[in-house]
Amino acid sequence: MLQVKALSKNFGGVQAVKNVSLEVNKGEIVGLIGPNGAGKTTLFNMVSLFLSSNSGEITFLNEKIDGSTPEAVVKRGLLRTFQTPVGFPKLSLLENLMVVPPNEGEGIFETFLKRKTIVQTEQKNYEKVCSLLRQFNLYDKRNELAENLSAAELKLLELCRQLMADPKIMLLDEPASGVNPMILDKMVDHILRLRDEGMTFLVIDHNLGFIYRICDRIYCLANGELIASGTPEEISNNENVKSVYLGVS
Ligand SMILES: Nc1ncnc2c1ncn2[C@@H]1O[C@H](COP(=O)(O)OP(=O)(O)OP(=O)(O)O)[C@@H](O)[C@H]1O
Repeated sequence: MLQVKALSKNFGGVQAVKNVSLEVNKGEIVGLIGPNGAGKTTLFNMVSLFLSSNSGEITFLNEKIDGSTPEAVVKRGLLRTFQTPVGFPKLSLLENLMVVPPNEGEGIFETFLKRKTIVQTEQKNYEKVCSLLRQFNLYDKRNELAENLSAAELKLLELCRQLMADPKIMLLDEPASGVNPMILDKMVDHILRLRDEGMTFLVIDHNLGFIYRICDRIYCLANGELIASGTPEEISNNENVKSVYLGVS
């Protein structure tokens, strides 16, 4: 579904990502781990086209996407979350999810002509919002302002926001950070449930226990380079990973 071939990025003298290749197949949960400064976020930023690469190729659903725009890849179904969830703190959870993408906005004239369709679409969106809030146990807080949510609940709201756009692949940037162990169990359940329903994931996280629980395969970066890839068992026993990531040799 997603192929990254020989991707590189420099920031001045810093080579943040060096010749990295990886792939994510449909229905997989793939982890991306590595110590601070390894290049994980830079790689995510390039794959989601928030950042251009210096060289390499990104293919999504059999089409080259490097050189495209973040909006275009979102439309094709590649969605990402951020380490710090974005959204609208002064809006309720319902409002946060009901926000219509700007490129679907209607002019006054069209609105008048198409009002029946618009009302139907709004109703469909509302039902989808409620269903997502229920799935993620946030329905009781639907009228709360987003700013009153805990860090973990904000992560769940962020997942709901991405799901509103019907993604085909979700890139999750540190979904477990700031999440207490009880909610982490729920996060694991949600991700595994979504995968069972057909979703594909590429996930960055520093919490290796979490990564090992959810991932089918894992890539490990260090100093911008890919140093290992394999199943959770292979990665947890890999000497290179132990020495660079865990500081154990
Ligand atoms: N905009 C930037 N300008 C200059 N250097 C940058 C920029 N973004 C990242 N870097 C550098 O690129 C390298 C990789 O950073 P990156 O944030 O991708 O690592 P990371 O693996 O995501 O780290 P962390 O786990 O701490 O989030 C680091 O040396 C970082 O300082």
